[in-house]
Amino acid sequence: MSFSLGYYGDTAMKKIPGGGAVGWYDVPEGVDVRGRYDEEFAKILTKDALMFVAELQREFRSHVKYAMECRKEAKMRYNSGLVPGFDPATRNVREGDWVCAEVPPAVADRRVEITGPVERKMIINALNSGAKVFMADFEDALSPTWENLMRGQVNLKDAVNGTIRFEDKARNKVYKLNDQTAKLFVRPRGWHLPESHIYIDGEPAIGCLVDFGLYFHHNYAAFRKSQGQGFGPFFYLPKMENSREARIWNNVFERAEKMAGIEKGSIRATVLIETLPAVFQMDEILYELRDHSVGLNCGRWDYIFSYVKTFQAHPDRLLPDRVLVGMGQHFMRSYSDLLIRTCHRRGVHAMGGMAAQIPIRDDPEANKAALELVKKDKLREVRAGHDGTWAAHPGLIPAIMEVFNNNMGNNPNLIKTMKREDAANITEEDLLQIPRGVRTIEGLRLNTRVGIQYVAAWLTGTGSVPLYNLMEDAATAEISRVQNWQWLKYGVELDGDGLGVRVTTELFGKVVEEEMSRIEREVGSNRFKKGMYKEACKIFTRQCTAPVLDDFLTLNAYNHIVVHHPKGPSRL
Ligand SMILES: CC(=O)SCCNC(=O)CCNC(=O)[C@H](O)C(C)(C)COP(=O)(O)OP(=O)(O)OC[C@H]1O[C@@H](n2cnc3c(N)ncnc32)[C@H](O)[C@@H]1OP(=O)(O)O
Ligand SMILES: O=CC(=O)O
Ligand SMILES: [Mg+2]
Repeated sequence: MSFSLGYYGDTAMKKIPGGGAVGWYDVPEGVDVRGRYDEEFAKILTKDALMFVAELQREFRSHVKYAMECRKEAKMRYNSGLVPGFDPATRNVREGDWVCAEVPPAVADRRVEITGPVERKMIINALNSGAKVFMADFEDALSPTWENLMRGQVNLKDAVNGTIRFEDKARNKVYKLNDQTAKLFVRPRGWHLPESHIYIDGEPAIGCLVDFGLYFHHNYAAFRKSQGQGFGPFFYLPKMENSREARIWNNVFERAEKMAGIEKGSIRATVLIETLPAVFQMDEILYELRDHSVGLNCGRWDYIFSYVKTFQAHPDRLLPDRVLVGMGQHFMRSYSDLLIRTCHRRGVHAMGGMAAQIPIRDDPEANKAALELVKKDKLREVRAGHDGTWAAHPGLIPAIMEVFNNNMGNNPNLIKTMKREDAANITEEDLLQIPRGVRTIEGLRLNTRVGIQYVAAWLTGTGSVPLYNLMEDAATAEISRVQNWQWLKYGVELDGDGLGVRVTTELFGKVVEEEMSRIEREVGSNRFKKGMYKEACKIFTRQCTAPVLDDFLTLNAYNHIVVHHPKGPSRL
């Protein structure tokens, strides 16, 4: 028998009669839990659950490593001047006449989906929000601290069991589930992120296998009974670049179904198309997951980030200011249209994406304008043929629901009615067309202000934040980072505001200094001192000026949020 040693944190320690300070996770051979011990976490990190995660890791680690090597190779190709495109080797898959498995009745209607981190109160609010689906997020909206991840698992287990409660003592308010709730989807992290609080055979666990494995192990039976009408659990899969990565997920699902003794095809997942290479692989991704698919989603923010990242070595493909890269740009519209056509041809949902606007409480005029922007975006989506879309905030749901209701009629979805055959003509050039617009010093300033504040929040355990009346999360912050990096790298001229200045290290240094002062003024010096703004500024500045672009902000900054017990912060 193996035990993994952890220490109780201060709060838990007080609860122990006699002041005992040490707790143990009962772990299987080869598994070492280095995160803090907590009695609640121990109910998630059971020996059986860890055994399942370890089995997944052992079976799939070499496939994941190979897939990550392939990403590096593709990056080298793009950096040498090539551009992504359709793969001639998989033409038969694109041209073939196959369809995915029937959509499960429980999730036929997904017209409005709310998303949010796996935080206790937000889970209850989201499930009660009136949306058809809630996507509980271990990814863009979550800072993957040990506490967030493990509490997230505890919260989801309580949610699936229907027992989740939250008491806001300050407001004397108790939160619990309504009779009617949204259907739960869970989004694990991407393939690239390690989970450094759990070691398996001497190396960090693969983050998404921890998220998936623990959630699946504890919830599949209850979920299928209470939520899935015999199907499920349901997932969203992020940030894939190639169908080989979807094949690994398909195999993970089959492995999980076998372990649970449930029918093949029970687990269903929607894949986010949110990297530029993946838009050329949509048929191939659906094909790999054809027994387990419930569609694709336009992850527009990561997609924009990926456009910059993919073309990091292409100075002829620079983006305009971030605020100008919307769904109206030709390459974005082409991506959404082709996604709809692909999904409907294969019999599954084509989900829209996230408008970044959120309700503005203290300014009715601005609030009205934000809501109009959301409605306009959703109207474009439903008219184009999207079967549903995302909402960042419960306050937006009635308006979004109305737009979809008014345009979908009585259909639960548009899969059979909006074939979008016209989109068959979309070409590689359409999908890669350079977005139009100007670059300005205000664009550089906003990227810097938003990037630093997002990293500061992320370092303190918050993965989605309201900034300047918009939702910001890891995907939107990535756009700010890579855009600054690219503008610096190529000494771009910012002439959109008539100033005609070049982006140099000196200019960027000055902008950082001035934006830090502005942040301090805006948040107040007390909060500024207590927060992690200075650390965030250092990290963000380093990332923007790095000679080689970091693949992911969150991967680069991850060691700052890893806390090993009892050994202290990890050096990774
Ligand atoms: C690019 C992508 O990947 S998009 C998907 C990932 N991103 C997300 O999921 C972001 C989700 N949204 C959010 O996190 C939040 O809405 C934020 C951070 C943008 C704004 O949060 P706040 O400023 O705290 O919102 P606000 O104060 O208006 O909240 C009002 C109430 O709504 C709740 N709420 C707000 N957003 C959500 C949500 N997405 N899900 C559930 N409840 C929510 C709050 O908990 C609060 O509840 P209460 O009144 O019971 O206390
Ligand atoms: O995950 C969604 C996105 O837009 O990124
Ligand atoms: Mg994303």
